[in-house]
Amino acid sequence: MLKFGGTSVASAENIEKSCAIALHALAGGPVVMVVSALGGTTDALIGAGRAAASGDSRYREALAQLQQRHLAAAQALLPPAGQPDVTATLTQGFSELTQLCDGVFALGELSARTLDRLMSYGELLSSQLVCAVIGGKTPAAWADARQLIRTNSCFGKAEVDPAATRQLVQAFGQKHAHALWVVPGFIGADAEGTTTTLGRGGSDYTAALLAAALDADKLEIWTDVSGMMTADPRLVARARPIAGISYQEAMELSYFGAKVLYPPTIQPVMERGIPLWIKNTFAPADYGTLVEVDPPHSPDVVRGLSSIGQLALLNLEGSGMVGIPGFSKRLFEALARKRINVVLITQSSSEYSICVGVAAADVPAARAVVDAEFAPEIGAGRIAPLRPELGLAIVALVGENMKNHPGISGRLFGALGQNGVNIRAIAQGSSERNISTVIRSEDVPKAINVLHEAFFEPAYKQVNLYVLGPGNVGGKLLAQLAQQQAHLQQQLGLQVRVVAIANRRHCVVDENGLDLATWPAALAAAGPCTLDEFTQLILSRNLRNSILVDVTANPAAADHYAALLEKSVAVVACNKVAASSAYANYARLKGLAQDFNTRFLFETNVGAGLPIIGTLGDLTRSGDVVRRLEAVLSGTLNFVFNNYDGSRPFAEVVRQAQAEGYTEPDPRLDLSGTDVARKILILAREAGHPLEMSDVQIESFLPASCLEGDVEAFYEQLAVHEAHFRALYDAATAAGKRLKFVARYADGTAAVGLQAVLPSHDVYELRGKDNIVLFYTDRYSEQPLVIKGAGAGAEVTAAGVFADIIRAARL
Ligand SMILES: NC(=O)c1ccc[n+]([C@@H]2O[C@H](COP(=O)([O-])OP(=O)(O)OC[C@H]3O[C@@H](n4cnc5c(N)ncnc54)[C@H](O)[C@@H]3O)[C@@H](O)[C@H]2O)c1
Ligand SMILES: N[C@@H](CCO)C(=O)O
Repeated sequence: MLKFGGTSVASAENIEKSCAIALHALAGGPVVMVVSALGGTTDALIGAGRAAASGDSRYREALAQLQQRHLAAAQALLPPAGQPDVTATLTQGFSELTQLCDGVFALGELSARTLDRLMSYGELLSSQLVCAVIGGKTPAAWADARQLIRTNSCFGKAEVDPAATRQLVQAFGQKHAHALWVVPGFIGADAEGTTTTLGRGGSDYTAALLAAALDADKLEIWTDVSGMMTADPRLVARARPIAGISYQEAMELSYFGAKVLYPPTIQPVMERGIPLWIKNTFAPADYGTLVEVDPPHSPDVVRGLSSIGQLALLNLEGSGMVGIPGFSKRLFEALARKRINVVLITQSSSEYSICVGVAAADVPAARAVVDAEFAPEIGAGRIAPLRPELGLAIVALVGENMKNHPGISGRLFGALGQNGVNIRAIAQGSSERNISTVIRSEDVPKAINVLHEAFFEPAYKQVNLYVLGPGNVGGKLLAQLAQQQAHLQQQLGLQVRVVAIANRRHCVVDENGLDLATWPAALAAAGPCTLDEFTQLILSRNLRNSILVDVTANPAAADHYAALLEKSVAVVACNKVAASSAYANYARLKGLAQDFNTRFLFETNVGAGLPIIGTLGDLTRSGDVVRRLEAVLSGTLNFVFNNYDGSRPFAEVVRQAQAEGYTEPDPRLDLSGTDVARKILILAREAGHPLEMSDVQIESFLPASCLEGDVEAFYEQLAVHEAHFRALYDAATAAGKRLKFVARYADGTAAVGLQAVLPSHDVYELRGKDNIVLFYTDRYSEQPLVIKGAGAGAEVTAAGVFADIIRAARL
C-alpha cells in the first residue's frame, strides 16, 4: 500500500517520480496507490467555494486556472495518443465543479455537504490523472474511494465505519483482481452514497484503512520529508529523522503536531501489526521512518519532541470542590455537551482546583457552558467562575524508553528553567510515554530547541551573545571569539554565536550569528538603537542560552541587568558599575541570577583576566574565611609609578597608560583611586562582607584641581602639578622605597592609597601593569595565597570575559 501526498503529485515531474516509485514496488507484489490532490488544490477549491458563496464571481477564474494546471500536467505526462481520455475526464470534472460553484453562487451558501463534494474533486481528478500516467506503463485500474470507504454523514470530517469499509474493500478486491489500483485519498461516502471527506490530511487515513482491509504487507506514506523528525525542522535546524518508532510513539508525536502523519492513520495498521514506512519521494534512498510494533533499541531515551499551539488552560477553583466527588465529572460532561475536546488534564492532590487544556477557539463556549453548570456553586461563592488562560502551547517529550528512567523530567525542567521558560501546567500519564508541559506560545521555539539539545545533542549547545560596547576590550573579545569559534564547537560542543553588537549609537543584529570578520562595517551601517531597545531586543528575540556581554563602562548599562536576569538571560560584565553599586543592588543581582537559574559573572572587574574573584569564591565556598586582603589592583597606577622617574612628565606617562589601553575610558577614575576602591569593595563583598562604597577610605594623591574639569583639563592639571608628582617620587626614592597604590581590607574596613614601600614589602617588585592580591585566610594564615600577573590590557581582559562567557554557557 503506497500513499502519495500532495507535494508528491504537485507537478508533472513529481508525478513521474511517484509513478517510478510505484512501478518499482510492483516488482514485489500487487500495489495500491492512494493519491492526494495536486498540492494546493484543496485550498484552491475551498477558496473558490467560499468566493462563490460570498457572491464573488472570481471563483470561475480560479477554477479555470486549476483546470489549466491539471490539463498541462496531463499534456506533459502523457503521449498524444493517451491524452484525449484524460483530458475529457478532467474537462468533465471541472465542468461539474463549475456547475457546483454556480449553484453555490446562486444560493449564496456553502453547506458542509457541498464543500465536501467540492473538495472531493481534488483527489478524484488527481488519481485519475495518475492512473492514466502509470496505466501507460503497466496495467492499472482506478477505484472510486466512495465505493470503498464507508463513513457517517458528518460532513467536513466524517467518521469511518471500519467494519463496513473492510467488507466493501474486500468485496471490491475479490471482484477486481488487479496488480495495481489507483485510489483517491481523503474521500468516502455515507450509507446513501453521498460524498464525505475524512478531514485534512485524510489521504493517509484512506491508505491505512485500505492497508488494514487488504492485510497489506506494509503501508508506505510517501511525502516530502525523510521521515518523522526528532522535532519540527522549521523550529529546530538540527532535527533529524527518527529511524524506528513504535505505533504508540508515532501516534503521540503525530497528535502533537508532527504533521508528517495524519494521527488517525496509525490505528488501523497498528491493530493488524502492519508496518508503516514514511518515505521521501524526493530522496527515495533515505531510510525514512519505520513505524512498527517493536522498533530496534535506540540510545535516545526520548524519541521525539512535539508541540501544539493555540492552547488555553481552563482553571476551575474553589474551596467548595474539596473532598466532594462529582465535580470533575460535571466539568467534563459540560465540556462534552459542547463537543469540546480536552487535550490535557491536571489536578493537584489538594483538590482545590482542576485545570484542563482545550483549543483556544473553544474558550468562549467552554466558559459559557461551565459557568452555567456551576452557577449554583459560583452564586454561593464556593467556586470561582471559570478562569481561562490564553496564549499557551503544549510542548511534549515522547518516548517508550522514558518509562522507569529516572531523571527525564529533571532534565526537562532543568533545561527549561535555565532558559526562563515558565511551566504553567504539567501532565504525565502513568504510561510514561508522554510528558507534556504547558508554556507560553512565544517560548515554544526556545523550549523545543533547548530540549532538543538536552535530549538529542548532549554534546552540543548553542549560545547566543549580545555584545554591548565593542571598544578596546570588546573589539579584542570579538576577535578572540572569531578565532576560537571552530575550536569551541569541536572541543566543547558549544556553538557560540554573536547575535547582536551595539555601541552608543547603532546596533547590528543577525539571529543566525553575525560574521565576526565584517562586523565593524555592518555596525557602522546599522540603524540607531538605545539601551532600552537593546534590552528589548534580547528579550523579544527570546533565544536560548542568551548572554549579555557588557564591555562598556556605562552606568546606565548596568541598570538593565535585572530585567535580563529575571528572564534567565546571563550577564557577563567587565563593567564594574553594577558590582560596586549599592550593596542591596549587588546582592539583588546575584540573587536574581540564582533564583532564575542563570549567571551574573564579573571576574574581570578585579585584576582583568586574573582568576581573583573565582579563587575568592572557591575559598569561601569551601569554608575558608578571608581575614585580610592586601593588593595592588590598578594596572594603570602600577604602570604609571613603575614608569615615572621624573625624566618625562607625569601626564605623559598617564597618557601612555591610556594609549596602551590600561586606563578606564575616563582615566580620572584610575588616578583618583575610584577604580581601585571599586575593586577592593567588590573583593570584600565577594569575601562575604556587605560593605558600601562609602565604607572604603580613599586617600587620593592627586591635587584637588585635577578632578575639577573634563579629561583634557585633567591632563592640563597633571602638567601644572608636575612638581607635586616629582616630589612624591623623589621622597620615595631617597628612602629606598617605591610608590605603589595599595588596597587593603581587614576587619570590615577597606582603604586605598599611595604608599612608599620598602624592598621587603610583598608588592615592591611588582612590574609593569601587573596586579597582585594577597589573601590572608584561616587556611592561608602564615603565608598568604598570592595571585599576580597582568592586571590590565584589552587582550587579557577580553580573555577573562571570554572565560566568563564559557562559564555561563556551560551552566
Ligand atoms: N582595559 C582594561 O584593561 C580593562 C580591564 C578590566 C575591565 N575593564 C573594563 O572594560 C570596560 C571597557 O573598557 P575599554 O577599555 O574597552 O573601554 P572602551 O571605551 O574602549 O570601550 C567601551 C565601549 O563601550 C561603548 N559604550 C559606552 N556606552 C555605551 C552604550 N550605552 N551602549 C553601547 N555601547 C556603549 C563605547 O562607545 C566604547 O566603544 C570598562 O568597564 C572597564 O572598566 C577594562
Ligand atoms: N583601568 C583598570 C583596568 C582593569 O580593571 C586598571 O588600570 O587596572
